[in-house]
Amino acid sequence: MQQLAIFGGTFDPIHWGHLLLAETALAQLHLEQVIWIPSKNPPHKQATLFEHRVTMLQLATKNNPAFTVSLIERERSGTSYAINTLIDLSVYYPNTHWYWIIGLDAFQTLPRWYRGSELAQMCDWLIAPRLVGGETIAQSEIICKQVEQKFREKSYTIHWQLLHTPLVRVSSSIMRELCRQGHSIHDLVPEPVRLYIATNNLYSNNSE
Ligand SMILES: Nc1ncnc2c1ncn2[C@@H]1O[C@H](COP(=O)(O)OP(=O)(O)OP(=O)(O)O)[C@@H](O)[C@H]1O
Ligand SMILES: O=C(O)c1ccc[n+]([C@@H]2O[C@H](COP(=O)([O-])O)[C@@H](O)[C@H]2O)c1
Repeated sequence: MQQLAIFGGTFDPIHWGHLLLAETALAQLHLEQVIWIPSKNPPHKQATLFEHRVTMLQLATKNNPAFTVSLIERERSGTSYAINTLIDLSVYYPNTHWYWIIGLDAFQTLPRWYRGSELAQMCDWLIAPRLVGGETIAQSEIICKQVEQKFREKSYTIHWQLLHTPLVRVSSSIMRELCRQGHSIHDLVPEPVRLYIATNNLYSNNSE
């Protein structure tokens, strides 16, 4: 059985933090591939045009043969729910043990996702520590256990482990804000992504 990870996100834009998570997951779990899933219509966020986000993902991941960008959410209309993505992907990748790469902030919201309890059991969760309220990496584990407990109270068992990454204080919102203020994001995103943002005038005060 092959071992694959899904890495879903808005990626608006992709940054080095995302790439570090995916590289760590590949190495830590000895995965065959990480499948990056840009969310087309995220249930909880406004996002830049899907095609821009996809192109930036493709530019950032093209040098790693273990990375695939899947456009599976482009095929579906309406809100992009994660459970539908995993169900659809399972058709293309049968006989697979699935992992899902996720930051601690997003993992905390999993109990509220559409059919979250069902989805939570369909894959193993690879959680990247992230500051959600000033806590340390050690406290990340406690937060994960609290999420696990919420599922246990509803008689659902979930499997998770922390990714061995340091706390990385970058986010797409920081990138967008830096661009809006006219600051450089050099070193915070891969160079082709920085150039794409500049060429297409994304995230500036004048962009749409
Ligand atoms: N620096 C980081 N450390 C840990 N996890 C991260 C980090 N950046 C993103 N993630 C995780 O990657 C996934 C996709 O994130 P997303 O594309 O929304 O980026 P983001 O930086 O969180 O965006 P935004 O700032 O717009 O909310 C989520 O599970 C998120 O928690
Ligand atoms: O399916 C849901 O209800 C749901 C609700 C919130 C987030 N998600 C998924 O969580 C992943 C990370 O989301 P984000 O906002 O951090 O880009 C992405 O794959 C989303 O599809 C999914």
